[in-house]
Parts: sequence; C-alpha cells; structure tokens
Amino acid sequence: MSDRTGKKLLFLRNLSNIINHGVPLALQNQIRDAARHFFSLPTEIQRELLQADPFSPLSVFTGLKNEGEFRNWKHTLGFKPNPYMNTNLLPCILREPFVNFREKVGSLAHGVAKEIFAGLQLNADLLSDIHTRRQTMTVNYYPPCPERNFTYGIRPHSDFGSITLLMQDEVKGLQIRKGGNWIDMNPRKDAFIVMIGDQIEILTNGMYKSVEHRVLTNRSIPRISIACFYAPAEDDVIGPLGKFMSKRTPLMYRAVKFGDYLNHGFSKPLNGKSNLILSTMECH
Ligand SMILES: O=C(O)CCC(=O)C(=O)O
Ligand SMILES: [Fe+2]
Repeated sequence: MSDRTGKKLLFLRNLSNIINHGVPLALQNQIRDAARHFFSLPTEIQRELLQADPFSPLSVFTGLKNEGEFRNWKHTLGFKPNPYMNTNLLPCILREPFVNFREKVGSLAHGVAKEIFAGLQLNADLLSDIHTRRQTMTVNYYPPCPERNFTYGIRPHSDFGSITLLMQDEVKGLQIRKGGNWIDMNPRKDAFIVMIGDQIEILTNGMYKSVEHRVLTNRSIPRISIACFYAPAEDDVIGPLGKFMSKRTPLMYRAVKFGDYLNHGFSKPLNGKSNLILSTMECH
C-alpha cells in the first residue's frame, strides 16, 4: 500500500488516499459500471430486481423526495450487514462484481486496520478483527441537481463505525473539513480514501479524530461513490483504552454498545460530528 506520491503509508493521519491497494482497477470499473447501469433502470425495475424479499441483502432508498429540511440529493443502494447477506439473492448484474469486490475490499480493510493499530502499538491482530466485524456497503448515486436550494448530496457527518474505504468516480463533490475550512478531495478513480470513523476516535480517547465530510451537488453531471464501512459487531462495547488516558489527556468518552451508537445515529438527520455527543463524558 502506498499513498498518492508512492510512499509507503504510515497510518498516523485520520485520512489517506491510497493506491496500490490490491483491488484491480478493472474490478473498480466493473463495480462503477454495474452501479451506473442499476441506477439507469426505471425505479419499478430496480424494485423488481431487489425482490422486496425480507432476506434480500439489499435495500434501495432515495433522499430526493423526502419532505423536510434535511434532504440529501442522492439515491442509495445499501448492502445489509454481512450476517444477513444472502448473495444468491442479488440481481445477476450485481452479483459477481459485488461479491468479488466485497471480498477484496474486506481484506484491504483488514490490512489497513492492522496497520493503524500496529502504528499505535496496540494488539493489531485482535483489534483489526474486532473493528472489521460488521461490514456494510452503500452505493451512492448523486443525480445532477437542478435546484439551487439543494446544496448537499450528503450532509456534513462523520461515519459511525471504525474505518471507511471510499471509492469515487471522476466527478468532484466530496469535501473534508479541516478546522473551519472545507477542502475539496480530488477524485481519483483508482484510489481508495481511508477515513477514520467515530469508533476509533472513541477508542483512542480523541487522539485520532473521525473525519467530518460532506458531498456537494452539481447541476450537470451525475456522480457515483461506493462506501465500504467497517465497524465492531452491534453487541461490542467500545470505550477509550487506558493507554490513551493521562493527566494531560483525561477521559473524554464513555463506553457505548455499538448497536446503540448506530441506532442513535440513524434516528436523526446527519449533523456534523454530533453523534459523538452520545459518548462524550459530562464535564463537571
Ligand atoms: O459520496 C461520497 O463521496 C461520500 C459518501 C459518504 O460520506 C457516505 O456514504 O457516508
Ligand atoms: Fe460518510
């Protein structure tokens, strides 16, 4: 693994853009094409393909038509967490590329997690297993947006899990927050962006910060991204490790069951890093 300048990566940042990651470009392109094809189909056909079966590994939802203040201008095809995934029920246009992709990106995520934890001199084998137990994937399709009021494809947020591997196409839109500024992430089709999520911020007592990000709309070109989320199992309880606490760095977060953290996050509109408040210790 190396960064975009070709240097070997040391995961000491909360954000990296990686190439030479072992996922073939042909497979990346195949996934983008399958996703584009899926979203070009009429909605009824999309629904039919997804079979509306309770055991279907997929769900599809759109933010375009929801009423209210907090709309995201995007369609999403979501893959349920791995234990519920019956890949035989996937529509055939998606089955082979996605099963392949999920496997390849899964081992990449495991390798990345290992490097992160080894860099922190923690038990890398154990922690990388724990923090990649729950795997989900969403394919985001952002249609061109004719309305000026819709500024966001996806509102500012941090991801709730441990690490996210994000693949984009060649269309701009993703921005990362650095202090008070929003920085454009240049789209690079062969790369994966690695983003630290909230669970690593909690585990490291705030030493690593989860990445706040958002996607802007544009008026002319559709955009596709595929986000692969890795997280602890829903029954796992995540809290700061003793090693990250000292007089200078007092306890910042309380331990929370990941399932509760997730439900809390999904119960309200995305709003920056506000979900972390659930875990924040009260200061007296
Ligand atoms: O589309 C993107 O680049 C980002 C998507 C994202 O942030 C998410 O799905 O959580
Ligand atoms: Fe995200």
